[in-house]
Amino acid sequence: MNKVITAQPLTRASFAPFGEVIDFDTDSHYPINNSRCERYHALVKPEAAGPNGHVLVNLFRGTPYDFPLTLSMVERHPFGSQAFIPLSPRPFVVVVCPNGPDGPDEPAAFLTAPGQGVNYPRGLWHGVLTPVGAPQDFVVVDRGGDGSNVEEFYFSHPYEVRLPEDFAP
Ligand SMILES: NC(=O)N[C@@H](O)C(=O)O
Ligand code: NI
Repeated sequence: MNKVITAQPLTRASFAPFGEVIDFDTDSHYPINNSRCERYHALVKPEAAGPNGHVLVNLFRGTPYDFPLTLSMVERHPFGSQAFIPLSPRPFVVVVCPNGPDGPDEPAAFLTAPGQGVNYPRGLWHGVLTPVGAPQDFVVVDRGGDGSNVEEFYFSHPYEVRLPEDFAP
C-alpha cells in the first residue's frame, strides 16, 4: 500500500516554504497606462543561472492525469526556476518536496484554485506538470542555456496522490 498524499488547497501561506503563488491576491499592484491597466508587479523573479543561462517563455499543452496518481518520480532544475501559469481557469495539481539529507523528503500536494499559477525556485523538487480532468495550456517561464538543467529522483516507494474528498471535477 503506497503512502497516501492528499492535495490541499494552494494558498500563499501553505506554499510559502516551497515557492511563489501567482495570482491577483497580492498588494503588489498599481495602475499603469492612465489607469486603464492594473500591473501586478514582480510576483516572481525568474532565476536563470549556469552557462549561458537565460530566461525562456514557453507554452505547454498538458494532458490530464488520472487520480489517484502514483507518484514515483520528482525532478528539479539546478540552474533555474520554473513558473506555470494556466491559460484556462481550471485547477491543476502541484507536488513539491522539501530537500532531505539524501534527496527529496516526503512530498506535499496542492490543488490550485482556478487560474492560480506557481513558481518553483531553482532547485526545488517537484512533480511534472499535472493537469486534472481536461487538457490545459500554460505559459511556462523557465531557464534556457548550456548544461543539464534537470535532475530526476525515483522514490524507492511510490506515493499515491489523491484529490481532496470534496473536489468536483
Ligand atoms: N520537462 C519540462 O520542461 N517540464 C518539467 O520540468 C515540469 O516540471 O513539468
Ligand atoms: Ni520541472
